[in-house]
Amino acid sequence: MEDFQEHIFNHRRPLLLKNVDIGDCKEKWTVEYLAEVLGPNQVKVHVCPVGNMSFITKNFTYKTLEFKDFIKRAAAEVHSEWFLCENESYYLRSIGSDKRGRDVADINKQFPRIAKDVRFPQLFEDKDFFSSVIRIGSRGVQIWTHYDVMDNMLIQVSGEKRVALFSPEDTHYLYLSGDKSQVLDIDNPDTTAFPEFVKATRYETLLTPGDVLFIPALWHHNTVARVFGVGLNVFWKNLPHEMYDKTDVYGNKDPLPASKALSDVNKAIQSLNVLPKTYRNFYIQRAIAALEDAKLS
Ligand SMILES: O=C(O)CCC(=O)C(=O)O
Ligand SMILES: [Fe+2]
Repeated sequence: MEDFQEHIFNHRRPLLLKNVDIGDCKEKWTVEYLAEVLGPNQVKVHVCPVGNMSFITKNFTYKTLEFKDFIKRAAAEVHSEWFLCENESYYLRSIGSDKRGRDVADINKQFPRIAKDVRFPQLFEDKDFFSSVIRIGSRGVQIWTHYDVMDNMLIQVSGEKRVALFSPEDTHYLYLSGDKSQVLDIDNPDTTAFPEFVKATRYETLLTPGDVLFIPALWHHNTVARVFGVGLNVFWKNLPHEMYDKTDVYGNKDPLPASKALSDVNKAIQSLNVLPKTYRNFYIQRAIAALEDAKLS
C-alpha cells in the first residue's frame, strides 16, 4: 500500500498487478456454479446484435433475464432463444437493488452468496469505498471509451480482456460527448471526422484471470472481451466526499465543482452568442487564454 501510494496513486498513474490472489472466485466461478447459486436472480442486461456497443446509434437494448439464463446465453456463441438475432451479444453491469435506481452496486448486497469468494488488494481505506460491480460479457463485447470519476480496480476473474487506456491529458484528442468518446472504433478510427485522435497515446494490456488493473479516475478506458469472461470492478473515492454528486450511482457524474464549472462555460457561450461573429470569436479567444493561464503544470 505504501509503495502504491508513493509511486502510483500520488502520480495518478495506472498500474497492472499480474496474478494477484483474488480468492476462490478464480477457480469457483464457472458458468455452471454461478448459474446454480445465482439462478433465479433477475438481472437487467445489455443485448446487442454485434459486440461493439454504440451509444451513438444505440444499437443495443436492455432486457431482464434470470441470471442462469443470462449467463448461459452470454457464454454461448449461438442461442436457441434470443431477442434480436441468434448470435447476439450480452453484457451485465450489475446495479443496486433499489427499483428506482437510487443505490449503488455492491456485490455484498446483491450477490452475498458469491461475495466472499473474492479478495481484492487493499489499495484504499474502507471509508472511501463507493461500489463493487459485477461485469460479465459475451466474447467480443466492446465497451466504448469513457471515463469514470472514481478510482477503480478492474479485476479479471475468468476470460481475457483487452484494455486500452488514454491519459486525461489527451482528453482533447478523444472528441468527448459527456463522459464518452465519440471515436467508437479505436482500432480503425474515422480520421476525417476525428483527425486529432491519432495524437492520443494509447496504453494497452491484456487482462487474464487474476489480473487487477488500477484505473485512476479520469483515465479513459475501452475494453474488448477476447472470450466470454467474468470480472468485477471496485470504485472508490479519492476526493473529499462532499465533492461528489450524491445522486451518482454509476461513478460517472462529474465532481460538483467541475460540473458547475462546465455549466458556467455553457453560460459563457450563451452570453457570447448575442454578439456578431467577429466579436464572439475575439472574446472566445480571450476566454480560452484565461483558461489556459489557469492550468497548473
Ligand atoms: O470491461 C468492462 O466491463 C468495462 C469496465 C469499466 O468500464 C470499468 O470498470 O469502469
Ligand atoms: Fe468504466
